[in-house]
Amino acid sequence: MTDKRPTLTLKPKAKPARSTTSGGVRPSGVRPSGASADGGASAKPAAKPTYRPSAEREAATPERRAPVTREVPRLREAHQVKVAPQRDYRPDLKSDSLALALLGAANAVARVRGGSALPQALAGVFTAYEVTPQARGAIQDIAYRTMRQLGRSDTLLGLMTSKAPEPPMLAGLLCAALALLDPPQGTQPPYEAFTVVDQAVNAAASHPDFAHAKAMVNAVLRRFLREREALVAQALKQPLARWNYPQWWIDSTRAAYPDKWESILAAGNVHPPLTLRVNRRRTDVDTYLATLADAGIEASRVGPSAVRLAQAMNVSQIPGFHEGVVSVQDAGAQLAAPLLELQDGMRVLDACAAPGGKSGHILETADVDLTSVDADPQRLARVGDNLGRLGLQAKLIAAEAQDSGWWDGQQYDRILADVPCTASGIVRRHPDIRWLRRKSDTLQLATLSSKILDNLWQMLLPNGKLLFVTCSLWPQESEAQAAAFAARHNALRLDAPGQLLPASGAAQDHDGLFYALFQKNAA
Ligand SMILES: C[S@@+](CC[C@H](N)C(=O)[O-])C[C@H]1O[C@@H](n2cnc3c(N)ncnc32)[C@H](O)[C@@H]1O
Repeated sequence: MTDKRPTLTLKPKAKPARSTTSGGVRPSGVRPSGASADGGASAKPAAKPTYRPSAEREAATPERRAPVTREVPRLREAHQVKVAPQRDYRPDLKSDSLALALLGAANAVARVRGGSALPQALAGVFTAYEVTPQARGAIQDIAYRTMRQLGRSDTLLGLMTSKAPEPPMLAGLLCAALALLDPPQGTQPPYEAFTVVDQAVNAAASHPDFAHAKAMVNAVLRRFLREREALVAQALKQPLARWNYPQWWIDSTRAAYPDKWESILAAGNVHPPLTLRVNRRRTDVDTYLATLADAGIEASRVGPSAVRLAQAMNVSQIPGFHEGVVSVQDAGAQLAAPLLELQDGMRVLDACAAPGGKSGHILETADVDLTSVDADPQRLARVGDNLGRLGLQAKLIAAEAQDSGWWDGQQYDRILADVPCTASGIVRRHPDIRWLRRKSDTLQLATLSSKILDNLWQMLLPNGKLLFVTCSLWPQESEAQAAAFAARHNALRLDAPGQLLPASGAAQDHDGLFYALFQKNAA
């Protein structure tokens, strides 16, 4: 249940004139006055000899400045010339070392700060570093941990350094190391503290862009270990550090859910479970739970077809995954197909279908004639792959659902509109989303989805049903959108769950989703 996110840039906000950094996001207002707390080891590179071109030297000499009338070449001072970061530099580090994993995570975090979604950022790092599967796992784990604590780590760095570390990979390395040293309350640190510090210093030393800062890395991390209690207490005064979300996100959640905003924000920081959907064409939940028990895999039922594994594992190790017995799908997302009340022979449209989680469930539920549309051809190819694994088929069309050019003019019995949205309900699975989104995205995406809904309505048969789904928590994208749509089209609103808030309990464990079901009046 992921959506295709527009490329949104997490650019640092305009910085005060004294700052020359192009590095990571520096939480505003977190530095106590006079705090330059890097233990004497600042992020400042060692002073370099300065070369100034002669024309500029002349122009800079006060007594000669007035008579100079020719245009002074616009050359920079040597110290202003920034060497392009060597982001894809493969350091000479052992492939199974924590240093390489930290550096890979730092690289991914820097890419996210540059606007990439984390999965794409990680794919870029894996390609650049040519790492082993084991190292991939470690890099991914550290990068996800870092994303979940980026606000807190950034705030701590703000308290311990005199300016934002640069380049962005150096800031990413410090945040990755802090995420390992400072795990969420109630969880165990994954590595010994001295190993993390040692390996972070090795990682810094291995990279030409910030080898000069290895002493600073050492000083900052050691200072954190020495003064942890006071630093954390100070940092937690900032909402950014307390909640690990941008301020606008905290404000929006609070405005929409004045009584529940804290638990909602906290739920988004929880490590998500691995939940499976059992393919009812192949087996049933009880039989599959027995198969898992035989294989020594602990699991429980969290929905009519949903099985939650106690421990995450690689899909290749999940019994029956490759044979199409189960698929990975959040329990909340598994509500879509049953709500459609499918019957054999129906014509069904899945209008925003990729990567095909709900298309697969629709085809597992009944023998329907399914058309799966998605605007992104690459993501649409994944629908084909996923249906292929399940041994099921649909007509795949790469097109925009707000257009009609692709439509054959024959109306559908059922339409699923799982529209693109801010994905604010699935942040526990995609902890990068909160750092990539901008407040203005909500309105932009709500505008697009209203166009999609309006266009799809003409494609629905009289008495047919349209299921509107988002993975958003914002009313603007969900309930307000549904109410406005019903009013515009005089659509009958049927029973549906409405806004599901994220839950991670023993019996209920699902993402935050919104469901509204509409029926078209008979002609
Ligand atoms: C929430 S995801 C869909 C998840 C999918 N239903 C599933 O269960 O696997 C939204 C999808 O909408 C697609 N999309 C974005 N803009 C679109 C548009 N204008 N028309 C059709 N699809 C669009 C995205 O590529 C993305 O795959």
